[in-house]
Amino acid sequence: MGCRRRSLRRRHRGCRQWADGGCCRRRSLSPARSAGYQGNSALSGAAILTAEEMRAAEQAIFDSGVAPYALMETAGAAAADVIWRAGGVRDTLVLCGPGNNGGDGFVIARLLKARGVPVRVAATGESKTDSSQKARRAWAGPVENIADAAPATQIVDALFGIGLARGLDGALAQRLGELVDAAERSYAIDVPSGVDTDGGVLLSPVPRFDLCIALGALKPAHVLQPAAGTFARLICADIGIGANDAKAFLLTPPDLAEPAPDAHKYTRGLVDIVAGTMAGAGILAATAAAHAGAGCVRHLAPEPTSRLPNAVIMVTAPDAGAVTKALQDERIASVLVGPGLGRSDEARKRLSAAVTAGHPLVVDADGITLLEAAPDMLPVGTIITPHEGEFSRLFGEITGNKIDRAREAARRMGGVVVYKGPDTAIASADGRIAVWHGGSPWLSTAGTGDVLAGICAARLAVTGDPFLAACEAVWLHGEAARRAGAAFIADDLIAHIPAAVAARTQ
Ligand SMILES: NC(=O)C1=CN([C@@H]2O[C@H](COP(=O)(O)OP(=O)(O)OC[C@H]3O[C@@H](n4cnc5c(N)ncnc54)[C@H](O)[C@@H]3O)[C@@H](O)[C@H]2O)[C@@H](O)CC1
Ligand SMILES: Nc1ncnc2c1ncn2[C@@H]1O[C@H](COP(=O)(O)OP(=O)(O)O)[C@@H](O)[C@H]1O
Ligand SMILES: [K+]
Repeated sequence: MGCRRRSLRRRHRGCRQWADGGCCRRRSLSPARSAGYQGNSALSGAAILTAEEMRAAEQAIFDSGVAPYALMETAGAAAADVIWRAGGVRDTLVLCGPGNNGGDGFVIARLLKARGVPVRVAATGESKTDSSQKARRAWAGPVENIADAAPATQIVDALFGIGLARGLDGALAQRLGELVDAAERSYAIDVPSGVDTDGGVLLSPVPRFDLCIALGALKPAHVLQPAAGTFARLICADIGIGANDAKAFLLTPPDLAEPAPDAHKYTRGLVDIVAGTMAGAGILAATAAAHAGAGCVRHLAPEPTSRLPNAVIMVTAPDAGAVTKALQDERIASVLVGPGLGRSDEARKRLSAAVTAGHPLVVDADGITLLEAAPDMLPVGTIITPHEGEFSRLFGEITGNKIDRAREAARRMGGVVVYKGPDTAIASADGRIAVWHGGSPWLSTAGTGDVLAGICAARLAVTGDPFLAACEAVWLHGEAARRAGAAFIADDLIAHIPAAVAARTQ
C-alpha cells in the first residue's frame, strides 16, 4: 500500500480539549462539591495518576514542608466528611490495614466518632508505617479483629490502597465481602482493597462498594475495567495534591461551536464514507456523520441503496478505481473507511484507495483488520477506532494497562487511537491521553462502533484536529447513548446525536 505520510494540522484550532477544557488543570472535587456528586461525568478533566506518579506528587508536598502525618490527617478528614454527609450517624465499622490506607481509616474513625457517629474499628494486625501508627494512637478506642468483628450498617474499607502488592489472603477477601454484603452502605478509601491500582484488574475477589473515595487524584483503577466496576459511585477528594505531571486525564465534555454565520456545506466539512459489501455498517456510519455536524456526507458504495437518509449523497463506486476517482475532490475534509468494508481483495483495494487519497482519515472495523499488523502504513494523524480484538490484531501484545497500550499504539502509528470498550482510551502520538468511562452499558450492541466512526469522521471534518475530533466524538457518542435510554439499537442512537451536539454548543 503506497501510503503518503503527511500532517493533518491543516485547520488546527488548538486543542481546546486540552488547553481550555480542563484536561491540563487539576480539578479534583472538593469534599463540599463531592457531596452533590451525581455521576461519573462530573469528574471531567480530572487527572489520572499511577501509584508511582501519586507517590511523586505526595513527595512534592512533603518536600514543600508538609509532614506525612499532616497529609494523612487531611486525607482522612476529607474522606470522613464525605462519609458523614452520605451516612450521617449510622453505626460504622472501619476496617484498617497495615499501611497508610489503614492510617487513613484510623483518622476517619476518630473524626466520625467526634461527630457523634457510633464507630468501631477492626484491623488486620499491627500498623506498620510511622503515620499509621500515629493515627492508631490518636484513635484511642478498642481495635477488634476483622475475623470476628460484627457487621455494621456502614462499612469503611481502609485495608489497602495504592500499596497493595498482591491479592488479599482468601480469608480476608471473604470477610471483606461478607461485611460489605451485610452493610447498607459501603465505602472504599482511595481504591477498593484487592484492585490493582495501575492495572485496573482484580488481584483477589472484590465486593461492590456503594462509593469509592479517591484521595488526591484518580488512579487507573478508577476508570479502567474491571476495577472501575467494583463501585457504584466515585468521588475524588481534594487533599492538595498537584497533578501537573499527569499524563492521562478524564475525557472532558467538549465545547462545540455553531457553524460560522457565512458557513456553507463545504466549509462545514465534506465527509466521504468508503463503504463496502456489508451495506448496513456503512449506512450507519454515514447517517451518524450527517447528524454530527458535517456539512455534507457522501456514501461511496459498490451498489446503490435506498436505506440512506435523503441528505446523504449516494455515489456508486463499483471498484477501487471509482473510489480513487471520487476521492480526487479538494473539498473533502475527511474520509472514513472500514465499516462494512469486508475483507476481500477488492476491500483491500478500496482501503488502499482511501488511505492514499491524501485526506484526513478515519479507519475502523475491517479497515483496521486489513492493515495486518502494519499500523505505520497509515498517514500521520489518522484516527483509528479499534475494539479489543481489532487492537490486538493490529498491535499484538503491548504491555501495561489500557492507557499505556493506547499510548504506545498511538506512538507506533503516528496518529490517534480510540481504544474502545466500556472504558475508552483516546491517545495521540504526541502523548496526550483522555479516558472515557462510566458510559451506558447499552452501548454494547451491534453497530454502535459504526456510529462512533461516523461521528469521528464528522468531527474531523469540522475541526481538522484528529485528537480533538476523537475526544468530541467519544463524548457525543456516550452522551447520545445516555439520552437514548435502555435497549436501543445503533439506528436509534443516531437520532440522539443532535441533542448531544446541542448540549455542548455555545
Ligand atoms: N503517602 C502518604 O502520606 C499518603 C497516603 N495515603 C494513603 O496511603 C495509601 C498508600 O499507603 P501505603 O503505601 O502504606 O500502602 P497500603 O496502605 O495500600 O498497603 C501497604 C501495606 O500493605 C502490605 N501489603 C500489600 N499487599 C498486601 C496483601 N495482599 N496482603 C497483606 N499485606 C499487604 C504492604 O507490605 C504494606 O505494609 C493510599 O492508598 C492512601 O490511602 C493518604 O493518607 C494520603 C497521604
Ligand atoms: N459495556 C459497555 N459500556 C459502555 N460502552 C460500551 C460498552 N461496550 C461497548 N461499548 C461502546 O460501544 C461501541 C461498540 O463498538 P464496536 O465494538 O466496534 O461495535 P460494532 O462493531 O458492533 O459497531 C464502542 O464505542 C464501545 O466503546
Ligand atoms: K481501600
